[in-house]
Parts: sequence; structure tokens; C-alpha cells
Amino acid sequence: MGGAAAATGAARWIQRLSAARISTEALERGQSRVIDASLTLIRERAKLKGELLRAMGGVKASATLLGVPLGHNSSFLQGPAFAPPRIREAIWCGSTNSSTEEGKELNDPRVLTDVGDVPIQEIRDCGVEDDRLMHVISESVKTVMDEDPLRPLVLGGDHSISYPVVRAVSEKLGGPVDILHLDAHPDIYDCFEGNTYSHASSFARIMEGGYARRLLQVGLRSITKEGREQGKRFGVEQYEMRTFSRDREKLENLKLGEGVKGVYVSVDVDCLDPAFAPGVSHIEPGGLSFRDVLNILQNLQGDVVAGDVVEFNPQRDTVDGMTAMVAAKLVRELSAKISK
Ligand SMILES: NC(=[NH2+])NCCC[C@H](N)C(=O)O
Ligand SMILES: [Mn+2]
Ligand SMILES: [Mn+2]
Repeated sequence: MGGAAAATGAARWIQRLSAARISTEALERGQSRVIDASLTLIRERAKLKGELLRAMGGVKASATLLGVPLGHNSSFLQGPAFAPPRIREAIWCGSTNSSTEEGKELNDPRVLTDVGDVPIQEIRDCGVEDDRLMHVISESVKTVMDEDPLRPLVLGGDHSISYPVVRAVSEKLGGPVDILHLDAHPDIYDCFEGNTYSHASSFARIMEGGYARRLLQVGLRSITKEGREQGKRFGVEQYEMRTFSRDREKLENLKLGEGVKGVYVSVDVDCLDPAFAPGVSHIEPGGLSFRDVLNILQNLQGDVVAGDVVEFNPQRDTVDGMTAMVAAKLVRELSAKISK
């Protein structure tokens, strides 16, 4: 079921309920029960994994997958709602193995664990609106962070999810983080096409909220006048592809997160050149190579407290699932980065 179908479903539900004269309070109580049930499954899985890791001892941080299959805040295609299961499938696909490039074992829960997906479509189907839905996403992230040493590595979803995720990370840690944001787009419109939760506006919400001290955007090659103005307004460090050969040295040797709560890494798969990752909604030529991205991530110095991989659209992937493997490898290498 796509985002549009879910929205229709929700509208139908509300209609039916009001026809049956169910009060708004009764509807809200029902929605709350569904939300509580959703959070309970995530909480119990996180608790179990946290207990296991604490019993093993000596683990400071373990990357924990949390899927957020949300696509309806995309301004173009909604396929990213279907990405999380495809990424998991590719992570464990028999064509590769469980070692990361620098030799960590993904099979080892001290490196990577999984608490499943936030049931976005099921919650929307009950008529829950975005404001509340975004809080459910934030709550889910905090639930993972409640369990030391779990650190959230979120599978999108369109890029709108980064706002509730970063908000949760910053609120939970009690201060701003530095954000490394890899993307063809700055996603910093004040309000794109009337939607404050748009995937093209998430970083405006993040900056307004004061959740980031520094925001570094890398891979930009589709940026409007407003994107540049908003960047200036919020003091964003915008690195454009047209000067990448000049900036490479610096970007491949970043040191972030000192004096704040750590580093958040947000990877929009469309930061990559479409030759490497065709399965995205917004195909934008002239992007980073996969190795460019890995060099930036592997050489990054800093305490990565959480991250996301967003905008993979399985509905636009090649038949052999090439972009799923690309998204999976980003997740694998980010897990290596986060875990310690
Ligand atoms: N998260 C994303 N992929 N955002 C793409 C935003 C595209 C939008 N049309 C723009 O002008 O920037
Ligand atoms: Mn983006
Ligand atoms: Mn993008």
C-alpha cells in the first residue's frame, strides 16, 4: 500500500467513524492504543538487545536498525516507503559476506542489531496526522536510545524522517549535534509546496529547532536561490559538486562533533551519481562516486551517535536490485563507524 492509498484509507476510516457517531475522543483513544502497541514492540526488542549487549560487556556503542517506511512527504515519488525490507534483504544477501571493509563482523550484535520498523502505514490508516506521526518516530528513536549501548541507524523512508529523528537524538542527548548531510539537494526550503514536513524542508526544521550546531551539506548539485539563502540564514556549510575536486581533501578528512553531543550522519542515496545508484526518486547527474562517499565516511573523525540512510526507491531500482546493495553497503559501513 502506497502513501496515497493509506491517506485514502485513513479518510475513509474517519468518515465511517463519524457516520457511526464515534466521538473524536474515542477515535483518539483508539489511535493511542495502536500507537502504544507499535511502540511496545520496538521497546521490547530494544530492551532485549540492550540486555544481551550489556551482559556481553565491553560494548560502548552498537548500531541499531530502525526502519521508518514513510514515503508520503516526498514531493515526487513515494517508493521510499518500501525501502527498509529491501535494504535488510540486501545486507544479509548471500552474494556478499558479513565483514565490513575494515574487518568488523555484522553478525556480531556488538556491531549491528535490529529492532524492526515503525508501522507507519498501519498508524496512518487509523487517521493519525503527520504532527503526531512525527512524534511517534521521535519516540521510537528515543526508545532505542533508552537502551545503552544501542545507537539508532534509521532506514528511510523519504528524507522528511530526518527531522523527527534528529530532534529525538538531540533531545535525548541534551544538546545539539554536528550533522554531516550527504545529498544532491539541501532540503532546506522553508515550506516546500505547502508542506512543512516535506522531505525538501527537513533541514529547515532541524536548524530552527536548534538541534544542530554545524550542518555540513556535501554533494549538492540541485540547489535553488532559496536553498542558498536559507543556507546562509542558518549558517549551513554547503559544499557543491561543482567544486568537489577542490574540496575533496578537506571533506575526506573531517573532524566533527567536538564540544557538542556528537555527530549525526544523514545519507540521502541521491548524493551518489545515478550511475552508481539509479534507484532514487530524484535522478540528478553529476554526483559523488560510491568510493568518494566511503572515503568521507571512513575517514570521518568523531563520535557518530546516530544516522540515517534515506531516499532509496525500490520502485526505480534495476531488476537486480543494484541500489538496494548500494544502500545496504552504506548501512554496513555506517554500522562499522558507529559501533565500538
Ligand atoms: N530529499 C530529497 N530527495 N529532496 C529532493 C527535493 C527536490 C525538490 N524538487 C527540490 O527542488 O529541491
Ligand atoms: Mn534529501
Ligand atoms: Mn536528495
